Amino acid sequence: MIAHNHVQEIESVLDGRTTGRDSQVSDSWKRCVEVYGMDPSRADPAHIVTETELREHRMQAERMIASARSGLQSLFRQVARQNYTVLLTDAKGVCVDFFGDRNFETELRGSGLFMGADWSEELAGTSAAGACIVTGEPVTIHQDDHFGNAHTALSCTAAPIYDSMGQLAAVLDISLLQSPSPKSSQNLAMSMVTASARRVEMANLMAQSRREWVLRLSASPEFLDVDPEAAVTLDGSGRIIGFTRGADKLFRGHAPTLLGQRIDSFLALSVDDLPDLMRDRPTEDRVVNMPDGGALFGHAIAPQAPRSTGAVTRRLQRKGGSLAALAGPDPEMQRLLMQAERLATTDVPLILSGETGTGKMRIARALHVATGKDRDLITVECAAQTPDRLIEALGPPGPMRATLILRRIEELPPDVQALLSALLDERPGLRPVATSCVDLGQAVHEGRFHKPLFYRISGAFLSVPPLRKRRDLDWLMDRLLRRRAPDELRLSPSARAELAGRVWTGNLHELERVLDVAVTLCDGDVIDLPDLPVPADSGPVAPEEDSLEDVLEACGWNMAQAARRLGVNRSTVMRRVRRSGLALPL
Ligand SMILES: Nc1ncnc2c1ncn2[C@@H]1O[C@H](COP(=O)(O)OP(=O)(O)OP(=O)(O)O)[C@@H](O)[C@H]1O
Repeated sequence: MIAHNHVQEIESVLDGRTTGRDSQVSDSWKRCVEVYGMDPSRADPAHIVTETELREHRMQAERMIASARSGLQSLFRQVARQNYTVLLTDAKGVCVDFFGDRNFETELRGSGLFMGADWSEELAGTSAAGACIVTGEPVTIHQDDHFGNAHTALSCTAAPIYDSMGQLAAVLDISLLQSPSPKSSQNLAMSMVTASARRVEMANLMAQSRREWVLRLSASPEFLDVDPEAAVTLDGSGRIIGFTRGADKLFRGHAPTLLGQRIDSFLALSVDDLPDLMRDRPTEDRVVNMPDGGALFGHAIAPQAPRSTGAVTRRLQRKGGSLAALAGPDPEMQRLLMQAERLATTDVPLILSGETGTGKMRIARALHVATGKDRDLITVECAAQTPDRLIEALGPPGPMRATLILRRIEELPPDVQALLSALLDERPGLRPVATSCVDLGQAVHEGRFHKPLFYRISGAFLSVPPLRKRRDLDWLMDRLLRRRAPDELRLSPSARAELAGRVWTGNLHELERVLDVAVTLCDGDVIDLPDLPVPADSGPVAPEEDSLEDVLEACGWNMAQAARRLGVNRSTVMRRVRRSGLALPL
């Protein structure tokens, strides 16, 4: 008399006794009686909605069905031999997609493991899909865990699928008509169904986020690109506008809801760092630090440009990570970035030249993102190249279109220079964007650089200014500081003035290191002079080619700062200004 015992057990649970059932099961039993007024002794058959109702449910869940389809198919391929049926229900519990063995159609339909079956708890009693909808958690409802006698042969395991706004949108369920007795026999089913639900959420988020940045995260580098655990969609200012359940769990506790939160409140990174986390860099290098000292691996996917052209495209390109976001109020950088943005959408080869650490690679990557075309990105570190490695990096000749970033092209070994020229000729779909710390024209002139290669990669030349000539140093300091420290931490006026007077031979690299040290040494929320490390290059003298006017311009005509940069005292600067006939700006 299993059925009788079942009813008795439900009554015991209602009386407050424990019978060894999982709390998810006993809680659901209580709801069935106390909330829905169900009778455990009745064996209600499965409820199947009408054709018209099913069409309506499917129409409303259309997007989720499309996102989930291939996940369902691959899950079914894995479990079909063990006679599992795979169901997708909508958030109301109605089965809107189904994979099962058609040879058992009658049995499946009779048990409700079929299209159109309604597994909502208030109608079907305790079931995996029904309990999952109520609790929002994965659950196995095994045999007589089911409330109604009609389903006590089944073993069902379900996991919730959340949409990118954190709302429960569907339930993925795998069920057996007959199953081995111990509930633990379904542990593997539980892992498979939760992993599949996670992949469906990811597919759904990706499908909805084509026009935005997506950041995918994983604790292990091996799974980052193939099966990440969490993902967020970010708008141009770095605010979260979509997330998967994995991200919710990862960041939960730090904020009541993820929507609208800035990503830098959870991770030590801003939207402008996203190009550094794109796939062209080795996975191990794409580390994202968390404020609690932990770290994850990140994979950023850039917004795909819409097919339309003109103003709309440009407006979208200006979103996060784009070229325009790389400089503050510095006229030269702004002019350069505007030119880069115009050139981005062409196939013109490009050389970005400038001192080390001026941000050439950063611009090159942002330029690739702004191409707005469906091209791959290949990055080649020229210093380490051998002929074999280069051939492998560029891939076989063919129709492939890609941006080819050649970092520090001047360091390409001489025997590889001619080869690169030939490889580019065979691969017209590659658009070279080279960075260089030297004057390549001069290097050709002196016989240090292969002439045909120079002409092969020369199109437009953009010269990135050194930090000491930029007028947006304050903007850069604040921006880099925000990335390293909470909003309250700031530079004292004297620390700012001291930094403004430095020559910055290491450019942004050096500025980053200085701020790293200052943030570490600073005790309160103001970085002051004692927190600043001494300049890496102790001779505070601007290079000779910088004219007095250049130095004064960069220092905003602040004589004290200019004096520090030039390594002389203030009165000497004044004397030189008078002697050279320079007029102070009004
Ligand atoms: N606009 C920017 N805002 C904030 N950080 C930046 C910006 N541009 C560059 N950086 C940071 O400055 C550092 C140096 O940048 P990058 O590697 O692009 O310079 P580079 O000129 O290519 O250097 P090298 O010549 O040594 O290869 C990097 O850590 C980069 O993330």
